[in-house]
Amino acid sequence: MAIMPNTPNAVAEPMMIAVLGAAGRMGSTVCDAIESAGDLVLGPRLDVGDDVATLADSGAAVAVDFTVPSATEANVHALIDAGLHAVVGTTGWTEESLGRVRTHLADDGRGLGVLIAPNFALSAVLAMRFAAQAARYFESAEVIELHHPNKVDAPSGTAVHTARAIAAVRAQAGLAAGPDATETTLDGARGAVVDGVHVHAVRLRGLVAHEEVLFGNPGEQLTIRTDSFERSSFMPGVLLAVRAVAEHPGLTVGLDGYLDLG
Ligand SMILES: NC(=O)C1=CN([C@@H]2O[C@H](COP(=O)(O)OP(=O)(O)OC[C@H]3O[C@@H](n4cnc5c(N)ncnc54)[C@H](OP(=O)(O)O)[C@@H]3O)[C@@H](O)[C@H]2O)C=CC1
Ligand SMILES: O=C(O)C1=N[C@H](C(=O)O)C[C@H](O)C1
Repeated sequence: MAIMPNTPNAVAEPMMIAVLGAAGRMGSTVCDAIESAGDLVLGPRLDVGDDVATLADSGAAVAVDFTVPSATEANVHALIDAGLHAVVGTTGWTEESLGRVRTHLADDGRGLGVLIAPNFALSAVLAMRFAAQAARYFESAEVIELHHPNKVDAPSGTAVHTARAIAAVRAQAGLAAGPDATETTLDGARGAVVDGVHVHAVRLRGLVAHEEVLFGNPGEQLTIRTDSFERSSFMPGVLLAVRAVAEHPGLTVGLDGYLDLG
């Protein structure tokens, strides 16, 4: 029996997904995850030197970008021009570069969706949410991120996102800067300062992706920790985003924007 489209027996076409940075650690894991998903089909795999504009006629509806901070913004603009929704895990985004993507999507007017998420692991998404919830209640807050030594950026995108969220909550609550009597210091000893929050980066063989958020008050501390021991931890979030991005026109920052976390 022939199965006609738009009849109760119609079988949905699997959605084709392109991958940018497909030969990388994350890109190759994403390709495997897409190939294992029954409702998705792996489309073009792009890497350095490949032209994103070719995706316009490829049949791909969504592209996933796990490339490098220096390339990801140009990739996203090219994907919008090519008419694809984008799911982006690459780090290095600033308020300015996010603003340019927002403007491009609005000017484009086709209702495309772009998700830029610093971390797709559920434990990390929850850690960021819990850190933001805790931030108003503590005098001190610092972030330590710990990663594999092949990572090219520091501090991690997750740590920057966490610190910015903590800082925003502290500012809203009218909290002063955390207590710190340091007068003399070696360069870098107190870490990077993101919106007033100190962020420390560890690079160590054997690690994958980890973060601790430390909060302190007189006589008490709270530690929130997330550990990704394998890149498979990011895949449920990436696949959820790939399936949902077309339903979220415009720019969304953070996977929590697609989740019902209350
Ligand atoms: N959001 C999340 O949950 C996660 C985010 N990340 C982030 O994802 C990014 C990639 O991480 P990872 O996979 O470990 O890095 P890799 O270096 O393993 O992979 C990056 C890949 O992108 C390629 N590449 C570089 N420039 C371009 C370009 N212009 N167009 C297409 N491909 C390009 C690289 O090629 P070549 O090697 O030849 O330069 C490489 O194959 C990082 O920013 C990382 O922080 C990582 C894990 C989780
Ligand atoms: O490079 C990585 O590995 C990771 N990058 C992201 C980041 O910088 O936050 C996400 C995760 O920490 C792994």
